[in-house]
Amino acid sequence: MNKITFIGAGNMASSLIGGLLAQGTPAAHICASEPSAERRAQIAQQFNIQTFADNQQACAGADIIILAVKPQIMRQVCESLAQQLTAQQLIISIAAGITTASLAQWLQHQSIVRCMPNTPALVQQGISGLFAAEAVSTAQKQAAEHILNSVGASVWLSEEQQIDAVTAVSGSGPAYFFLLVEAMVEAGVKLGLNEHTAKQLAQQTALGAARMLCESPLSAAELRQQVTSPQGTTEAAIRRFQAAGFESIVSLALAAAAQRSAELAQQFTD
Ligand SMILES: NC(=O)C1=CN([C@@H]2O[C@H](COP(=O)(O)OP(=O)(O)OC[C@H]3O[C@@H](n4cnc5c(N)ncnc54)[C@H](OP(=O)(O)O)[C@@H]3O)[C@@H](O)[C@H]2O)C=CC1
Ligand SMILES: O=C(O)[C@@H]1CCC=N1
Repeated sequence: MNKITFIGAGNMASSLIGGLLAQGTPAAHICASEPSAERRAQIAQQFNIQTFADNQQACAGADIIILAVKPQIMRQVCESLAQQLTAQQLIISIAAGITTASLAQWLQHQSIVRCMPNTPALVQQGISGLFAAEAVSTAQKQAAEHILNSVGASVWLSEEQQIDAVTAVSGSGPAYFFLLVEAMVEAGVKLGLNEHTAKQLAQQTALGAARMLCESPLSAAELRQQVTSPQGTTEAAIRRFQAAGFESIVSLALAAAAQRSAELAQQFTD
């Protein structure tokens, strides 16, 4: 079984580690490197995995190294690892906007999979877009896919640029749903519910709607129609959403996310 090292043990790495452990990967096969002593203690306690303050030490003996630091410090982290990587090690980067070409240059290494996961990995409901650099072997692709599939599902992309769209839809996507729930709770309170009740109603509605979307043969539009009685309450709400430009707001928001992903690539490319 592959030994997996996480470089950076923040929000997204924690979601992946939690998901991998829950799916049966032994804790002894996972370790993480993280500069903050407090965060290391928290991760060690939460997941019972070995932690390191030193990235190079953490990578020794790893089959797969998952780069889970912020895009802004990726270059520095990669350059400090470049000397010690061995040809067989697979690098998986989850950073938004950092291209495989930049990673290859900084790491002086060719076996790189770029991936865009999302935080529902923590509850095995993640979805990831994956793109493999040319040098990645079939076995390495399978290993990357196995890791991401163990915390949800994954799709391979034929063009690296498509990662910008994946980031806009699913990488950032959980935040859009959380924002909607926040707004629904707030609106429910304004309409006279207490916060606890409004939360319970909004959360369970999100869960129910998500399960119907995934389990029903009907499309999202058809499921929406089923809720929308002619001249009823849903129609009144949806008319308001659409009069305020709902579809156009969503489209503009996702375009902003995709553009930011592309900008990050520009910003961090020589
Ligand atoms: N959050 C998300 O939903 C998603 C995030 N991503 C990508 O994942 C990456 C991480 O994001 P996220 O988890 O949200 O960010 P976090 O800030 O939560 O995690 C990054 C972690 O890296 C640590 N770190 C800082 N410097 C180093 C270093 N030199 N060596 C090792 N670790 C270091 C940070 O420690 P400290 O805080 O002490 O600086 C922090 O714990 C980003 O590149 C992001 O684009 C991808 C998909 C989804
Ligand atoms: O907001 C971000 O930049 C990261 C990438 C996708 C989700 N979180």
